[in-house]
Amino acid sequence: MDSHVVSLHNYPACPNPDLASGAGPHSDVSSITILLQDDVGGLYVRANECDKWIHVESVEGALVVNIGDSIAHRVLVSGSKNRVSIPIFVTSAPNAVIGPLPEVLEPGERPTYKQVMYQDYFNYHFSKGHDGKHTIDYAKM
Ligand SMILES: O=C(O)CCC(=O)C(=O)O
Ligand SMILES: [Fe+2]
Repeated sequence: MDSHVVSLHNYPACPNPDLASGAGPHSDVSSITILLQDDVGGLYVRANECDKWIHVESVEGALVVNIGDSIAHRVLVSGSKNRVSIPIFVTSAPNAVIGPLPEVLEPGERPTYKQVMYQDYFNYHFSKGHDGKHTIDYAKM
């Protein structure tokens, strides 16, 4: 059984935006994230571990969809405007066991990741702060 978590983010304008961080680099621990952002902008995504951050332009009426932990993202605050975003995180149930599907392994192949309880994975993510795409390391064999 899945769970859904709705967050309401308010990023106040900051007179020194270069000294502030809205949300540090991270990837989500949800199966899917569906995000509504206002027209202020400030959400950036980064492909793999490359250095280039790409601004996700706000498009009126459009939703941003993240699949699993596929993309690192961050939020920079504006020097003059408040920003509001509303992500909906579709997650596993807290007591669900997540891990690699045995069906996708070749005969004799060892999985890279172990089975973990979703609640433990979630708690690990929020215990360490935003550090890019490293939550998955928790499940490494
Ligand atoms: O505010 C945003 O646009 C993104 C928020 C976010 O990345 C998160 O809550 O995980
Ligand atoms: Fe996120």
